[in-house]
Amino acid sequence: MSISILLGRRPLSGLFGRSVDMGAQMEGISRAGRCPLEKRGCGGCPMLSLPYEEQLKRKQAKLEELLGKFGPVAPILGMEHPWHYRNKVISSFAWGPGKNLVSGIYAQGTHRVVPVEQCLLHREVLDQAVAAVRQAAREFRYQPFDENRRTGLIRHVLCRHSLSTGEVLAVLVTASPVLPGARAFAARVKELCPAIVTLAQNVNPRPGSAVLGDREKILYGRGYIEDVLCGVKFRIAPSSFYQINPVQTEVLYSTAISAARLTGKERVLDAYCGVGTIGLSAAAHAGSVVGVELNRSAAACAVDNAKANNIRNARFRCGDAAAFLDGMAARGEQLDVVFLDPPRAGSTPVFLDALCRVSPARAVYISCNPETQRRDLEYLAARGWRAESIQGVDMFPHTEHIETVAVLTRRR
Ligand SMILES: C[S@@+](CC[C@H](N)C(=O)[O-])C[C@H]1O[C@@H](n2cnc3c(N)ncnc32)[C@H](O)[C@@H]1O
Repeated sequence: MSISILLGRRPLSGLFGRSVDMGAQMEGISRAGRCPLEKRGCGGCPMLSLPYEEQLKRKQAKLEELLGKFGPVAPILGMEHPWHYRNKVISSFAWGPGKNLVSGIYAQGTHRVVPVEQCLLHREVLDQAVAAVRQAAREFRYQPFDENRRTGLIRHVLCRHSLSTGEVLAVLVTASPVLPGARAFAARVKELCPAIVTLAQNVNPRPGSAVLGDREKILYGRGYIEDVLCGVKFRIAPSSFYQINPVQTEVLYSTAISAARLTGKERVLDAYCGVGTIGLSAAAHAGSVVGVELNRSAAACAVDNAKANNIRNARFRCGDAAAFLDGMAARGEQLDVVFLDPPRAGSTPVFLDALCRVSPARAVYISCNPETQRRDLEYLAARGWRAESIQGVDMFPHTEHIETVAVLTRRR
């Protein structure tokens, strides 16, 4: 398979065709050899030692092996510039040598912090934002939280970036609610990194690996940032699920929406809808959209996002997608297209049985885990479904993760 097919050429009549810049590829590949974090146990980029085109070939082979029996697997859509794509960073605090406050990621399988100043995957402004919060925390003598001894205050800083507006949101996660000198600290952060348009404190006293707790206080700004995807504006709050590679998210969504072949009349379900990104991006091409999402705050964001964009043909429900679709099937309600984008664990027999009963003309199954997608396609294939097309999208260069869009129809 030729490199030009693999890198960013869209086989569908899409919006985001990309040409190949081999100069940038080679520059990136040579940069990979210089990543110092790998040697210190980072483990975040297990494919970094491979040239990008080789990574894509391996991902393609894996998709063909796992999913090829259900339908044709199109060449994976890679990135033109597969670096600095991440719009979200979580950096954890610890003591470094000489009791100097550092922050970074946990070494693979441990709670030992590998200090990170720069990462080849992060948007550069996010590294600057983390450095500003770390510097201000040093000046205010905040102590890193020690989970074993239960001493100290600051646990993590989480930063998110909007590619369309350039805004950055920062959240300082603390183990207890009192942040001494909070106002002056916030002013210092703003001075050190003006791109941080909003700063929040999140309180998470619980042991374990969950980053965010339930309590939040805005130190300045609105507490959220806005991003634009596929022409629709989305509000991103600290805890919202939001895809982490904005360039490839547009490729993913436009692939899914064009594969649905909407004509403006269809009744569409966006199952596992998060903050409504797929349904709201599809709404202009459909008759009506209903979205369902389990997470209460994400479902509320989806309602707000519809209002903020003046989209009147979309509504959202908070609940279990399987119970929701099962209810629709029991009431004899009709759907023309179902988008489903479940978490890594995949969908469930209850959802898939209800899908068979509703029997839309097309189901567009977006997955971040081809192993569970294979299991679900097996279930559907036994009930008469086949894949018209299967498209891989490389949302996570240098890692082993692969995103896919499978377009499914049923023999009638
Ligand atoms: C992979 S995300 C996709 C979100 C969205 N489609 C996007 O692209 O941003 C999966 C979503 O499914 C939601 N979810 C998990 N289990 C669910 C369930 N049983 N019913 C409905 N939603 C669920 C999660 O909260 C998460 O927002």
